[in-house]
Parts: sequence; structure tokens; C-alpha cells
Amino acid sequence: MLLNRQQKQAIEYLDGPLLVLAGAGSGKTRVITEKIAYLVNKAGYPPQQIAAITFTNKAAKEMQERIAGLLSAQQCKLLNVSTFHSLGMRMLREEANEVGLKKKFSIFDAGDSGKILHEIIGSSGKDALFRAQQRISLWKNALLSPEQALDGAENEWEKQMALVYASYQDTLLAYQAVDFDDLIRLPTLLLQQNAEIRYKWQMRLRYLLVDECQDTNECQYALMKLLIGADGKFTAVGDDDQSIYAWRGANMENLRLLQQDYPNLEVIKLEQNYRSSARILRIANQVISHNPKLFEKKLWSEYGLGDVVQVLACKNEEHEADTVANRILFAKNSHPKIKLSDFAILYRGNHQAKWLEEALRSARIPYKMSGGQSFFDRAEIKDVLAYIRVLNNPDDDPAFIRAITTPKRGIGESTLNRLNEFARDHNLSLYQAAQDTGALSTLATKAKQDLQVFMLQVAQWQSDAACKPAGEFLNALLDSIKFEAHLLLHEEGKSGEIKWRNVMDLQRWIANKGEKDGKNILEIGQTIALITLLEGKEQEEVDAVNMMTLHASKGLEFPYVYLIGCEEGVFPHGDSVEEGNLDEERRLMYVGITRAKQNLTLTHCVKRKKMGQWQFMTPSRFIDEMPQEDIEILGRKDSAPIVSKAEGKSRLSSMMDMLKDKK
Ligand SMILES: Nc1ncnc2c1ncn2[C@@H]1O[C@H](COP(=O)(O)OP(=O)(O)OP(=O)(O)O)[C@@H](O)[C@H]1O
Ligand SMILES: [Mg+2]
Repeated sequence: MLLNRQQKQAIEYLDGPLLVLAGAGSGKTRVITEKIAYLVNKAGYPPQQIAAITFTNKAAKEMQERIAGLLSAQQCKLLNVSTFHSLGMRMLREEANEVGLKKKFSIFDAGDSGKILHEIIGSSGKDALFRAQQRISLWKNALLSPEQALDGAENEWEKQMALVYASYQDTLLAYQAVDFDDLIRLPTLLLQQNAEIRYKWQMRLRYLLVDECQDTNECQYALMKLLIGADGKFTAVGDDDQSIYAWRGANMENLRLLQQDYPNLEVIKLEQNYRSSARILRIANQVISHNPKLFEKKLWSEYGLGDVVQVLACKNEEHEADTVANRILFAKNSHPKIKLSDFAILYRGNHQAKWLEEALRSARIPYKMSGGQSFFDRAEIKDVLAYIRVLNNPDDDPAFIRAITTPKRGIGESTLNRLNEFARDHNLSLYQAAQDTGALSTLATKAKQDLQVFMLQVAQWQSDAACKPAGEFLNALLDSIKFEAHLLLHEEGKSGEIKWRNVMDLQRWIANKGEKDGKNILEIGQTIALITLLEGKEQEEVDAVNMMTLHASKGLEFPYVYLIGCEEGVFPHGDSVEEGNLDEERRLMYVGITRAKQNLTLTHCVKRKKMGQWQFMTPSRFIDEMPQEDIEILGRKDSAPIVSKAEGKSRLSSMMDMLKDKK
């Protein structure tokens, strides 16, 4: 694949800061990977001094794979290719002392921090909790402290939330834990305040490359600037039309800020798209033209007109899911060379995946889901992870409570309450209290004994965990707490078995990771929380259809894309329409369309069940915004039926063929 002139120019430009500004599929990410190779091979940068930052773990992994073809394995290993969060985590582990944390602090996911907030706020509804969490997160991403938040509070609610924010931070610190936002906020504050540490990191990471720069939030942007320092050695790439994380505080104005902050910023635009057929591109361009423009961009493709884009009206969600499954089967069987992984099904919200999963399962089509209800959110998985968390950081009270009570081991609520009281009065963690003779003397004899047994076990596990292979250690731990029996005993029907299978899945995954990366279980445990952030656990390498939210699909590409639920209220999302965030929804549509290489299909339901009631749905306004000559509308009252006779007839035989293949 030859590089075009602008790409080459972007790769070889080293005279100062550079922004590559271009539409979807124009090779921005490719510029980053090629530039890394150029920096190492031609410009003499040691690989360990180069940091490339991407948006998701999946994107980081893909980037590493692409670079593997360009540099030696040894060089690749030294490069820093990661997300903002994992870079922040690395910095924080190294500088933990400076911010009052010990090296093995815990990382709390949204569920964990939600629980803390719940305790602080008291018994308010889910919605209030979500709003509190969101508000605090936005303050954190804007680098505002609780005091600053209180100063700037505009109403009573915000004042209250600023106080909640303050005690939330105190609680996190007491647990020696950070949340996702802190992973970036704390290193940023540290670099701002400490010139020596700032200098150290600037010297360590001499060249910075940032993908998807339009989605950096204030805090990420600040961290990026602090790492860059005065000499301005960086390449940022981005597309303002693909900014889709405003709800997390992302600000595409940062692209413009770059120009202000670095007056000598060179801007290179890429205009040729190497991903999609002309029709797909034309639709994308036309839809996004309804948005105000930050930067003028053109995008064209040499790949011929391509397939017409079909818009299918389906009766309801079940029909929609069946239609997509059938079409995938049909396409797969008509073109035996294509793989299942060439297909992606994209949706606006995770709840839409349910019907699809059923349809794919009953059609026996293997699928992979990312960004969905995370594997790591399952209760049985969290139970096991709680043990690993305690071994890493015994002061992590929520993990300590979870581990000590699951499975039950004679330590009940009253024991924990007494321990808790003592811990609070003496400013200790529960784990510390459990070792304190004063605290132990308040407990009943039996409870005291049970607690001491547990504490001895923890000490033993801690020393085993550090020296045994990760998979082996986890097996032994599960055995010693009799976790399988616990699941089978306490769950009804088959659910215990299913849960145990999930635990075994975790065990295999940890064993593999341990072998592959040469890490023990404690080291693996330190990064698990991060994996839940934007996408799920890496799944085994099987050929399977990809299912994900539109947000998770950023940066990826697939020959066949199905974009489902294109209805008013679903996509664009009802809340966004009400809150006037239509532009962002439109950018999300632009992202969705431009994931497709050859073939794009949009579906919408005529009826949908909401809160138990059938509701009639209107097709998404974005469909009206598309050039009508490039789309074919099927299944509406006044148009052709969805399934042509040929397709309908062959469905059964395609399924039979698939089954044969599987055997
Ligand atoms: N010069 C080129 N010749 C042929 N193919 C190319 C060229 N540059 C990039 N590509 C291919 O085009 C596709 C899109 O590239 P890439 O993913 O880098 O685009 P992008 O601008 O990062 O897209 P997005 O905005 O969606 O993240 C990839 O398959 C890539 O390999
Ligand atoms: Mg990209």
C-alpha cells in the first residue's frame, strides 16, 4: 500500500507540532503507525521514547498489530502504545507516593464508585445517582477540585453535589482507590504542580502521537500538553465530524485550541478515503453536511460507486433481529470467501443487543460483543476479583467486605459493623482493624476465630500470589474457598453452573494473560478494571460477527455493516433531541456509516415495545437527510418487501449449509 503525498508529508514532518485533520477512512491512524516506524527507523528515536495514545484498548491493540509489521518484535515491546487511561495509570503507579497513594492502589469502576456515592447520598433513585456521578465526573474532567466546584456552583443542587464530591474523594483516598477519571486527573495535577516530575516524564516520552484527538477532554488535553512541553514534538490526528464523547466531557474545540496553543502548528489535510465505496461516502458526507462546520474538509474515494445502501423497515425488534441474522447468513453463503468477522452490527444503545443475540444464537451464528454489559460486571466475576483486589490492596474496604462475605464464613453483619465502627473511630481500614487487638476484643469468640482464620488465609494467598503462575494460583484459591460448591448451592436451576462456567472462563483468560505477558495475578489484577472502561475482555480468536455500540465502533472498519434501530427516539436518541444535542447524534451517524467498506444496511422498526406498550415509530430523520438516489427503501407499506423470493427460499438451505460447515 503506497502512501499518498499528504500522508508521506505528515509522516516525515518533524520540524514542529503537527495536526492531521481529515475525514473518516482517510488513513489518519495509518499515518500514526507509519510515523512511529519512521521515527524509529529514520529519525533515530529510541522506541521507548515514543508514546502513541489511542482511544480504546481495542484500538491500541490494533495499532500494536499494525506496527508489528513495520518494526522488530524487540522494538515494538519498548514502544508506549496505550490509551490515555493506561498511560495515566502507569504514571500514577510510579508516582503514587506523590499523591498520597500506595503503589498498589485499587481502581474502582463505575459500579464501585456508584456504590460509594449511594452511601454518601443515601437512598435516592437510580436517576439521581447517575446524575451525581455524571456531574462529579465532568468536574473532574474539567480539573476542578471540590472547593472550586463549590465556588462555581450555580444552584442548590450543584452546591450539594460539590459537597458529595468532597466526601467521595475522601472515601476513595481512605480506600486507597481511584476512579477512572482520577487515572488521568491525578497525573495531570501532579505534572502541573511538580516541575521535576514533569521534566522527568517529558524526557522519558520525547515524541507523542495522539489518535482521535477530537475526543480528548479538558483533562486529557492538559495532560497531553504537559507531556509535550516546550519543544512541541507531537503529531495529533483527528476529525471534528467524529467527536462523539461530549457526554464524557470531550471537547472538539480542542482541535482549534491546538492552533492557539501552538502557533507554529502545521496542519495537513488528507482527502482521499481508502475505506468505503463512493455511495457510502456520499451518504456520509451528505448527512454530516447538515452540521455546522468547524473545519472545511473534502473526502473522495476511488473505489467505484458500490452497492446501493438498503434501508429496511421491520415490523418490530424481533423481526429486525431476524432480518439481520438472515441477511448475514445469505451474504455469507452467497460469497463463501467472506468471514463472519467481516460483518458488524452497530446500535445506539446496549439494550438493543438482546434481540440480536437471540436471533444470532437461534441461527447458530457465532458473535462477539464489545462494549456491552461487561463480563467483569457479573456478580460471580466481581466476587472472584474482590479477592484479587484485597490481595493487591487490603485497604480496599468494599473488596474486603465482598471477599469476606462471599462465600459465607461465619462473619456476619454484626461482626462487620463492630469492625467498621472501630475502623472509623481509629481511622483504619477494615483490614487494619481486623488485625487490631482492640477491635478483636469487641467481637464474640467464634466471630473472632473465623476472622483470624480468614486473615491467615489472606496472608498465605498474598505470598502465593506473588510467586505462583496466575492461572494456577487462581485455581488453588477457588478450591480453597470452595467457590464452585458455593455457586451450585446458592443458585437456582442451571444458573449456578452457568456462573461457574463464567468463572472458569475468567480463570482461563487470566492463565493465558499470565503466560503471555509473564505477569502474576496481582499484576494482572491491577489492570483489569481498565478493560471494562470502553470494551469488554478480549475474546478468543474465533470467526464471529461483531456486535457493538456505535461509540465502541470508532476507528474500526468492516466490509458489511448493519446499523439497526434507525428511528426517531432511538437514533437520534430521545434525550439528545430534547437536550438539543442533535449535532452529536448526527456525528454518531457519520461514524456509523463510515465504518462500512462495501455494504451498508440500515434498519428501523415500525413498532417497538416500550414499558410494555407497543409504540409506533418514525424512521430516523437522518435517513431523510441521505441522498435518495443512493438508498433503496424496502419493507415500508409503499415499497418492496424486505425478503426477496430468492433470498427467502435459500434461507433454509443456507442454514443447512452453515450447520454442515460447523460439523
Ligand atoms: N495510502 C493508502 N493506500 C491504500 N490504503 C490505505 C492508504 N492509507 C490508508 N489506507 C487504508 O484505509 C483504511 C482506513 O485507514 P485508517 O483506519 O488509518 O483511517 P482513519 O482516517 O484513521 O479512519 P477513522 O477516521 O475512521 O479512524 C485502512 O484500511 C488503511 O489500511
Ligand atoms: Mg482512525
